[in-house]
Amino acid sequence: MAETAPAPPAADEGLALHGIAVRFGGLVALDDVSLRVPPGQVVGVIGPNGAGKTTLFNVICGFVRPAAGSLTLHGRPLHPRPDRLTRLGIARTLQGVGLFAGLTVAENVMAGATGSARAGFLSALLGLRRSDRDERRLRAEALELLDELGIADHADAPPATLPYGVRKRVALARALAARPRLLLLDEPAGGLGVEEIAELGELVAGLPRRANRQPGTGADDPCSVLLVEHHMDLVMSVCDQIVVLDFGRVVATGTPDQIRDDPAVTEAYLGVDDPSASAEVPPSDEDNRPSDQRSGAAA
Ligand SMILES: Nc1ncnc2c1ncn2[C@@H]1O[C@H](COP(=O)(O)OP(=O)(O)OP(=O)(O)O)[C@@H](O)[C@H]1O
Repeated sequence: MAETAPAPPAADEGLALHGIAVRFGGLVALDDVSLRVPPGQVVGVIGPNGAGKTTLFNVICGFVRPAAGSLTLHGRPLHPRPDRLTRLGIARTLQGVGLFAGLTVAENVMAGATGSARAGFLSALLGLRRSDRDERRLRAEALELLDELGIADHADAPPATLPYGVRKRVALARALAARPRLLLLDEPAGGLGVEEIAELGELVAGLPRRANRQPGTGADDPCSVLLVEHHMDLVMSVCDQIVVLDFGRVVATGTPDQIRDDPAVTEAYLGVDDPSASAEVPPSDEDNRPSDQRSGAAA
């Protein structure tokens, strides 16, 4: 019997930004930025240094309030606050790793899931049975996640004793422990070697398809991913859609193939209209990006 194709997501499903503007004093960091992250897709945000990527990420996390524009999540107005993201089904990893130094790897991952624990702070404080049950469940789930990410051997280690690449995976496991419907990744490839970036690419590309069982409903919701990243090869290989920012404005949106061929993207990265003139554009001393990232959009 032929399989029925899954219904396409409704137009308002997922995260959407509508005409977002952010100013820092007289500086316009984001100007009329609109984009969508549909369920089950990986959407990348790229752009040269100072383009507004981190500001965009901070708007979605609620660290920065836009001067104009609005956000919606599944068609409803979204007024994000960093401490309420988990409740909205949103998880994030930040630049760097940001793990709790006093906790083991497994405990760090469990901390990411505490929003789904049924027992509250009081019952945990009083050592009640339900809290023990929650604790055992959270630990089992944390170990499963660590296993999925290939780092189960490190479950009882303090994060500080581990290589940077492993710590980044722990941070990803902690974000996934919240069973997000939307995962925000801020420069996950930063500080990783070529091989680690390739492995990360496989992980990120698989995120929308992994089982993401929601507590209560038991339904497997697809997880969408917003990836803010400098590393062009990673973005090109894992994203369904890419949004290119330059000077706070969206200069291109499309599939990796469309972005690769878009002259506006070449211009944003190289500051020239004609890619053939790129060899004459000297890299700036202040631009510390590796050369593959400066020219990657045109590659
Ligand atoms: N808190 C702030 N106060 C003042 N200006 C800011 C602030 N945060 C960012 N900016 C400015 O806003 C612009 C966009 O910065 P943003 O960090 O979002 O860019 P980016 O694309 O993430 O850059 P990078 O790739 O270098 O991290 C830049 O000109 C930056 O100097």
